[in-house]
Amino acid sequence: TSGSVATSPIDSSDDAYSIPVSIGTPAQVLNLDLDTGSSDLWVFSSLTTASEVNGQNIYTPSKSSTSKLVSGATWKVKYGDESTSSGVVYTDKVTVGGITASSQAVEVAKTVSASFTSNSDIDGLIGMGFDSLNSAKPSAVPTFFDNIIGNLDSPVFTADLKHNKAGSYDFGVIDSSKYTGSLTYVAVDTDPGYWKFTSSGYGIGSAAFKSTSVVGIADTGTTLLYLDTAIVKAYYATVSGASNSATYGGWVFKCSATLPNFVFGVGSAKITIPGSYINYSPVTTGSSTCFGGLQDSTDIGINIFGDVALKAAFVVFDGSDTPRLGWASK
Ligand SMILES: O=C(CNCc1ccccc1)Nc1scc(-c2ccccc2)c1C(=O)NCc1ccccc1
Repeated sequence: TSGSVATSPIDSSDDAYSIPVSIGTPAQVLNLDLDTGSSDLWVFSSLTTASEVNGQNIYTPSKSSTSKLVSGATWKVKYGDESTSSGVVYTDKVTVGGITASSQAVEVAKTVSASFTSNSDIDGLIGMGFDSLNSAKPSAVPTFFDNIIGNLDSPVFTADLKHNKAGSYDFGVIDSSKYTGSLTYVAVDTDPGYWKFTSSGYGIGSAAFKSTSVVGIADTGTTLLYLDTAIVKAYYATVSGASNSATYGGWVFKCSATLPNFVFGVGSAKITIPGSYINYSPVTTGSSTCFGGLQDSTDIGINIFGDVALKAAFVVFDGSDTPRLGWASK
């Protein structure tokens, strides 16, 4: 089998991208954040503390004839922004892009932190990282990708994210009409469970490309691009008036600034991120100070090729016995 699901940015800053996911019988459709940087499928639910639900769609297991409680199983996730959620585990039928996992572990939230409550556009996450990152106890549960991979024509899913418009995630097929030129594949290190790869270097604007190994993760769930201090400083040195603001917790500049393109290497291929993608958004609504889409990864401890980078490319997440990432321009 193969399938495709449209994915749309949740707001004009492309803060996150959601997909419709059908859960249960009859289908309950929730808008989930497909997240290659984590491995829990968790949802707002009828079990979520009422005061922590604010406009999200919820999954009600008791209304599904195919739901089953996984006795004794619990889960708890915590992300880098200190956001958290936790709860219990059911299995149920889950369909994405026409592909069904008949007994998918659905992690039902009993509690979520404030940043999830305040984001009414996201009803939960569907993790597409490796199972080692899954938080369920006493034992990890497989991701949706892991459950369907054996039925896919090809053991892959692809990401075609776009700026301010709908893109798509495809499963089991590589649609060559979605990219230009050819795909360049790089090896993935699955420890500790991210889609971790080594970029071959970077270029800033029209300056010479710098060949250097940059280890990072391909993370659809992280909004921005986070790289080493030296690269980030070199980039903003070309933006007059840019500064690394303690107030705003990162690099900021005048919203009227013209930002150079940023190129990153994948093998011998080069992916160009338009400078406009790095003019991420005003620090507060209406401000003339803008927050950069390229930020420093020092405090994170890992480089993250988030949506700012991914939306400049067509990316193949190849889950074969030798996992790898394919990159192409588009
Ligand atoms: O956690 C992820 C992927 N999930 C992102 C996500 C989605 C919805 C809601 C919350 C988070 N990616 C990774 S790998 C490593 C980190 C990290 C980031 C900062 C400090 C320590 C670890 C993150 C992560 O938390 N990404 C989201 C994020 C939030 C704030 C700042 C940067 C990145």
